[in-house]
Amino acid sequence: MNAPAFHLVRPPVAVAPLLSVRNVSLEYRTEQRTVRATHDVSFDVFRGDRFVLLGPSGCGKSSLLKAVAGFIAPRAGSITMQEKIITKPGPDRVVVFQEFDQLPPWKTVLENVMFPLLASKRLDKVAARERAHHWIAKVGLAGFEYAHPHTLSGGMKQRVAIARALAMQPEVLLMDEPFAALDALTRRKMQEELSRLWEELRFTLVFVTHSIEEALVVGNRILLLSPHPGRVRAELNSHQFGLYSGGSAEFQAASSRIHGLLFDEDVVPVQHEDQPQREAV
Ligand SMILES: Nc1ncnc2c1ncn2[C@@H]1O[C@H](COP(=O)(O)OP(=O)(O)OP(=O)(O)O)[C@@H](O)[C@H]1O
Repeated sequence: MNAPAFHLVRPPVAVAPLLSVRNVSLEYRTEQRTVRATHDVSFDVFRGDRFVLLGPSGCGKSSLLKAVAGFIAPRAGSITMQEKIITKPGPDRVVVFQEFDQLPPWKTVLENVMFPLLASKRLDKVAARERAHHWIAKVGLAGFEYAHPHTLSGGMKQRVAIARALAMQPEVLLMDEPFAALDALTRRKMQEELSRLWEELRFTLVFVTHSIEEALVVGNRILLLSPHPGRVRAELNSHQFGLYSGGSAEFQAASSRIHGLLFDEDVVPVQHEDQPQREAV
């Protein structure tokens, strides 16, 4: 089989990134030891990107997402949104987690979606209710507004979490392995739903996964991270792949190339410059 096409692609020079991660090292400190989660990681996310952080378990993907969300501070480097340094969580960055228990169980679907709108004082009760109904319908849950989370399937709970996040109209939607706990069919369905929503709304997405296939299906750009502590292995353009590329020879070739880049010890980590070069897989 021929090697996959290899093109160098540069972002348009005039476009400023929405989110900029520069030389970020993340650490967890306890009394006994210090764990370095990522080392010197840099990347830019542009408006409308579906940017995927891909790497093996423990390489610091979730930690990077938490740092972008403002839950943890970098030990070194900086993270900026629209050129402002991120120092704490904010309504411009909303996270959807993998865990189904991210929804307070005592609240109905409607109350769950309304809650951050009210807590952040974005909307009054009437407007929040109206917006929540809109987003619940958008994710295909019309009719379940008054259901409680424990009566919903895993996929339905993730839809509620997505509706709750998108209702906030964040600048960036952050998703941490949101479909990893779902069965294969539901996972696929949710990838389709997410792609459908993105086609319609063109929001900016930062998506964490350790699945190469999911990265290719969901993302238009993929950052590959090395095993613990995570460093940038490569940055790839993957906009040519979508939901229905799965069985194609190009998809399989891209998938094995990424596998090689992730696990081949000989790969030299990418040196980031002000205007890094990116490859298409
Ligand atoms: N709260 C914490 N305290 C101490 N160490 C932590 C903490 N959270 C994560 N780590 C460590 O930081 C490293 C990166 O963890 P992180 O969860 O970010 O990786 P990941 O790539 O998201 O992994 P996975 O795919 O398994 O979720 C790991 O070595 C992990 O043990």
